[in-house]
Amino acid sequence: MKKILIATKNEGKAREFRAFFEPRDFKVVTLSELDDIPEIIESGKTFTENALIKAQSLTNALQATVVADDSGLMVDALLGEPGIYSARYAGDHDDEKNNEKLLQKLLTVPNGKRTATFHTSLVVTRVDKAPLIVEGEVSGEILRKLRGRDGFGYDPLFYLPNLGKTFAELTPDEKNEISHRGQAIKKLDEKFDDWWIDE
Ligand SMILES: O=P(O)(O)OP(=O)(O)OP(=O)(O)OC[C@H]1O[C@@H](n2cnc3c(O)ncnc32)[C@H](O)[C@@H]1O
Ligand SMILES: [Mg+2]
Repeated sequence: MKKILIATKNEGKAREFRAFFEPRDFKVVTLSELDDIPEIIESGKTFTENALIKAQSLTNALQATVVADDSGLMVDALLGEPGIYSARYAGDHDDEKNNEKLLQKLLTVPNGKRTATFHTSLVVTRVDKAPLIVEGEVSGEILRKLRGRDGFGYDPLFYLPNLGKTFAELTPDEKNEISHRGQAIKKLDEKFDDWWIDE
């Protein structure tokens, strides 16, 4: 059977990728199920470089097909911060502290200038191929206080003017329909089958 390793321990992400690969007859494993994972240093300067580093180094070490993604939030008034540093913006991987820091940084930024973009770079690697790379983005605004209980990370601050809701006020399906990761997975859907069979 075909097999793919999802380069994450994040269960939410793993679920989305399972829903993509299992109907294509892949056995899906995640990093949580492996014992000896090589240490990966995400030393890239862009989301795509980091996703490539994650996927390709696991493919090289394990001779496996791997999918990795790297995502984050870019805030215009902060010149793209926190960007590739989104997970550890406030020092350690703590969503509450990250959101608090973002609110502080934007305290004096007026409504209308609080625009932001979520980005995902998604990379699939296989031993005998050049990587498949797709990206997805969604635009919104950063609120002045948290709203909603679903999602994770910056979701309670990320407001979609068209919907009148934050990402944390959407169901997982509603969020996937429009999110940066959802967009990237749609592009993967357009390209993956050809990439897989192409010699
Ligand atoms: O590298 P892995 O193990 O997959 O996990 P990660 O936490 O680094 O995951 P990402 O690179 O995808 O995302 C980095 C940070 O960006 C934020 N983020 C990414 N996608 C998000 C989303 O859909 N909603 C809210 N915040 C998100 C969140 O703070 C993440 O910790
Ligand atoms: Mg990351």
